Amino acid sequence: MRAALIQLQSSDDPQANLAVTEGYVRDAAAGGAGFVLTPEVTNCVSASRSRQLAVLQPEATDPTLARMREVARDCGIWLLLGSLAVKTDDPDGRFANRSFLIGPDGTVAARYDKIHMFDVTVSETETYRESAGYRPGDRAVLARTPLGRIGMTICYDVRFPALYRALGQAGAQILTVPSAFSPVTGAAHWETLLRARAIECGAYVLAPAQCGTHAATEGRARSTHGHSLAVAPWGEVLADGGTAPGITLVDLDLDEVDRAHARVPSLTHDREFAGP
Ligand SMILES: O=C(O)CNC(=O)[C@H](CS)NC(=O)CCC(=O)C(=O)O
Repeated sequence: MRAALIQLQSSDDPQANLAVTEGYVRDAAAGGAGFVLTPEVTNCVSASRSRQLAVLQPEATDPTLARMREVARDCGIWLLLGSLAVKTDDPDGRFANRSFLIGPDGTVAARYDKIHMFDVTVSETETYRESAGYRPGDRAVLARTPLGRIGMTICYDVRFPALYRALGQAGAQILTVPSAFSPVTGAAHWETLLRARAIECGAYVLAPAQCGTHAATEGRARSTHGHSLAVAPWGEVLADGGTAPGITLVDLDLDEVDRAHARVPSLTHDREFAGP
């Protein structure tokens, strides 16, 4: 199976982002990819709540989702929209950071709301409070598809190994980690965390990323780490998308998952222990 990681430099203009994304997804399908993945917040990177309120939609009327369902059907591909920011019925008016897995028939096969919120002070000048803008999810999702069993996660989730253990023990063969990682934590932690999740689960990790400095109509312009990564079940980095937008193709062989599990069956070796 050939997968494609789409690396984007999304702005806070969903229409412009949609046009760029559609072009890359069609090119990836033409390049032989049967599974195409886009990063976190494909539709809108914005640090401004008023901007998000003005341009975002609920899932039912989101134009990126509607169009990408058509594109998946046109191209006959599986498509992970890494995430879309969508409006919800949350009483505080918070959005969902929601990942969509779309099948080649254009239907949504699975959806996952990011569980762990990036509420972090990276430095004196760089703080994030994701939970102020987004309502966290509370349910892990393993999508059972003809491609394989896909554990759906998003970005900051990568720091919470219990989620991946649950997905790995439920049989995940591919873990998706669409991201918009910060440049500072990306340089320090990104590759190591992704490789650790792949090794401990004996599963492929596919992590399409946002990159560069994201044009902002309102609020501060954010920058992200890039380096979309594909990691094999044994832990090797198979492909790195660098720092510019583009497509990274990678070939997967799910028998590698069985081989990794046979060599190190640690997913079956958990033991009960008393707390520290
Ligand atoms: O804000 C949005 O619109 C969408 N959400 C994101 O981009 C989130 C929260 S700011 N980014 C991360 O989780 C980065 C995690 C990270 O960088 C780390 O774990 O070090």
